Amino acid sequence: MNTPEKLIIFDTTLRDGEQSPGATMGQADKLRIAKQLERMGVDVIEAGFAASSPGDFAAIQAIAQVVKNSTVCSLARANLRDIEKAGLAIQAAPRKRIHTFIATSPLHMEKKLNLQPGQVIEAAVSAIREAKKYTDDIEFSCEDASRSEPEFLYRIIEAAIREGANTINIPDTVGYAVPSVFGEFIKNLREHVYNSDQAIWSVHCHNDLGLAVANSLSGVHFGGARQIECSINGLGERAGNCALEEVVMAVKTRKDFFNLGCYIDTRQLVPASKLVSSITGFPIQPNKAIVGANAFSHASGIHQDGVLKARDTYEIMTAEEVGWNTNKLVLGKLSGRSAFRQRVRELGIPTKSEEEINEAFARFKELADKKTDIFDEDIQSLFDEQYTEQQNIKFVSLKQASETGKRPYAEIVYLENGVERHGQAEGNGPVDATFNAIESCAKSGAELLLYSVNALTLGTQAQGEVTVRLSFGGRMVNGNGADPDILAASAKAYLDALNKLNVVREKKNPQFGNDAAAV
Ligand SMILES: CC(=O)SCCNC(=O)CCNC(=O)[C@H](O)C(C)(C)COP(=O)(O)OP(=O)(O)OC[C@H]1O[C@@H](n2cnc3c(N)ncnc32)[C@H](O)[C@@H]1OP(=O)(O)O
Ligand SMILES: CC(C)C(=O)C(=O)O
Repeated sequence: MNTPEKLIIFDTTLRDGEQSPGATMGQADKLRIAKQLERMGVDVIEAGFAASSPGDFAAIQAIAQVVKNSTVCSLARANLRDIEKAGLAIQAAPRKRIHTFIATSPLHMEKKLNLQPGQVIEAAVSAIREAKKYTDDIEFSCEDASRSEPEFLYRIIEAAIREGANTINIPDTVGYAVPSVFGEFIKNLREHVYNSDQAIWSVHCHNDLGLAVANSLSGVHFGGARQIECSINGLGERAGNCALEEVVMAVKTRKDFFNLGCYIDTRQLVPASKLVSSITGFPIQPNKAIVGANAFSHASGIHQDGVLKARDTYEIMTAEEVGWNTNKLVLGKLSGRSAFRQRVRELGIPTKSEEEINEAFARFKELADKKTDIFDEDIQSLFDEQYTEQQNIKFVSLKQASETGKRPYAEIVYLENGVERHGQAEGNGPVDATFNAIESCAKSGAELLLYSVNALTLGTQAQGEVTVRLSFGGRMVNGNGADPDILAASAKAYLDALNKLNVVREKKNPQFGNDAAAV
């Protein structure tokens, strides 16, 4: 394999990305994104369109002042005012580019610009001449190139290169191209433009048909383009642009095919995606390639089993290399025993036999049929339920007294292995008194970690459900209790948790501390 040629990554999140309806960004936001793009190693940052507003001019200026390693670029129409604004905005940047453009398709020239083809060439040439007063790095784009006549493109591109443009960008402005034709289109242009080797060729594809990434890669691989214009999360006008994270990972993962040098720090992709999403308020769809929450999650048993045996059975790249902490095995109705067993191990749930796992797995499948999200607590409680089957502590009754100015008092009766136990105590609140009453005879030594109440039904007659989390000897369990009387529900939940802990009969700690919070 020969030495890879460099692929230039030109990011337009801050310019075309901002053309997404609803994605307006302020100067501080743009600066944060620009710094992240620089950290990631993006070659060119298109920071905005200087002539579009004083705010965008100032944002480009601010970016030009801080970004040192990436080229800072401003877009400009092919007119002198836009070029001057762009030139002034990027002035402070150590590496600066002006990107000027004009439409070249018959439709745009006639209906939008109301210009003859010759006038369009003149406008392009004089814009480039003007731009050279500010920088030597000049990009020229033929807007709507994929719907332009090749013969006209040869003429205007030759003139642009002659005038000093050193990057020639071929946009598929309306996302009309199809990959094999687009690659051929670029190749044909490069073959017919006599001075084509004096410029780097670039592609800028829109995603109206969902083909932006495919078209860009075809332009590179078959057409010989060496710059891709793209944006984080594929943000851009209408359906967006080519997604930076996708092309970068395609070129990296399929280096065997593309054989191109791309020097992006890919571990910054997910942080960049999250940053842009949070600033614009555009959520990332879970199944989005590379940066979607599900991109490295496996939900089905056969895949999970494969990944546990060897990650590359179902992963063509790693979660870590694009900036996720790790891949994920998501437990649900399609999961198998391998993933279930693995999660049980990770949760540190002590299991005595394969049979115990199998029983819990059967319960898990039943639960997963009813519930979409299975949390770690659900897995934990599958095993708790197995303990509950051997329940030996049962609630009988609770008497409780509360009066303003007096400490609440509770009396509890419960059965322990069929033997009636009585306990009484005061507490800082009625719930505290109830728990103290239980502990006055249970003496479990367990620590109360959580107490929460939910109304299961509406209105003042609501059934209350209480959850209590206790820990003892490194184990943690949740106990649940339901009753229209919230204090009885609390007592039931506490006793349920003691059952699961299975520590009562051992009476490990006769010095019961007052753990229950005052409620
Ligand atoms: C394909 C792309 O994504 S191109 C980039 C698109 N981005 C933007 O348009 C965002 C920023 N734009 C703006 O803020 C405004 O449109 C401005 C400041 C540039 C211009 O605003 P206005 O002067 O009010 O013009 P308006 O937007 O209504 O129309 C665009 C004008 O530019 C002309 N024009 C369009 N493209 C070009 C070009 N590449 N070179 C020269 N003139 C152009 C149009 O023919 C039209 O001229 P007309 O008013 O004489 O008919
Ligand atoms: C200005 C050009 C590059 C553009 O955004 C497009 O044609 O889509």
